Amino acid sequence: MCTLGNLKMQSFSPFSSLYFFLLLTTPILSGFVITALTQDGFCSAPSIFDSDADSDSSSQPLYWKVTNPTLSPSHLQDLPGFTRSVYKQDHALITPESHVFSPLPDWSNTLGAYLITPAIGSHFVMYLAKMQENSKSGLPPSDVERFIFVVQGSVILTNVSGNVHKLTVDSYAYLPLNLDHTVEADAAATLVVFERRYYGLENHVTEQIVGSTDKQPLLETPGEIFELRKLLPTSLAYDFNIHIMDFQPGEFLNVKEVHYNQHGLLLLEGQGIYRLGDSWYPIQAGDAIWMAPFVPQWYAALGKTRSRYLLYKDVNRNPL
Ligand SMILES: NC(=O)N[C@H](N)C(=O)O
Ligand SMILES: [Mn+2]
Repeated sequence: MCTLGNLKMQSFSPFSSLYFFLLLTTPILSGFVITALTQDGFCSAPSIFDSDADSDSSSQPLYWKVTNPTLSPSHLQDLPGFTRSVYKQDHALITPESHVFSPLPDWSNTLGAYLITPAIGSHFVMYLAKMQENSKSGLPPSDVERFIFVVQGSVILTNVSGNVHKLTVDSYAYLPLNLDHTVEADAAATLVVFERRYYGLENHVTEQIVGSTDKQPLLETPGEIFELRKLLPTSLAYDFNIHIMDFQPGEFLNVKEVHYNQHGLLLLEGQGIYRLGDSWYPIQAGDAIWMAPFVPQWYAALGKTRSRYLLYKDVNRNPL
């Protein structure tokens, strides 16, 4: 039996005239009916009017929407063939319903989804690593540097000198090329990983870095209103940086950027509109974006909560 206010409807057949009257006469009322029916627990159609979606966010762990996106396939009733993902010559949007996980080469008990690879035109890879119970990382190929950022769970990082660090959500590590290390998890954990062949400069060397976003200072952003943190040193030794950019709802990039640098982006929190070239995309936490050099790019944060994204950017090298 489904309950609608004081109205109790026994054997609520979809062919009953009351049902048709309510459902077809006013779209608003029909939304209300569907909500009431699904909340009663008897009718099983998933509600697309889920007002709880954001209201209980405060009780959830940090970045939980990356692994539990609002518009998951179940919210879209798993529409056959539906995806927001887009693949174009100078950008790509890769949304969670198109992630394809398979065992990561050299890692144990870990599934990976490569979201950006050189096949798309990038000089770096960006992937999600879903570590399971008793899992362990493999090493990147020789001369490749690695950056890991924890979006769910926790991992233990150990390097060749025996230094051990526990990395929890919002923590990260940079591992210089050819540095022997392991990342281990004894329970489920999700990492976003960036790797690229290091572009060395004479007399400059990088070092292992371990940190957490909330310990990084806010940096000046002249002409912009978003909040910016950089997770790596800005010194010449580092050939890329990872930016954490925060926008309150309604805030947007002032510069309609076009630049030589490449980007790999993961939206950690919030919702908004990303402009890439001549296309405008609604995006939400969990979405990943590839931006080729010179693709026009712009973001406006919408929704009710802060937008935060993590952004790979190659820096400090002459593009020639
Ligand atoms: N798309 C971006 O957010 N780009 C950055 N503002 C950047 O290039 O630093
Ligand atoms: Mn940019």
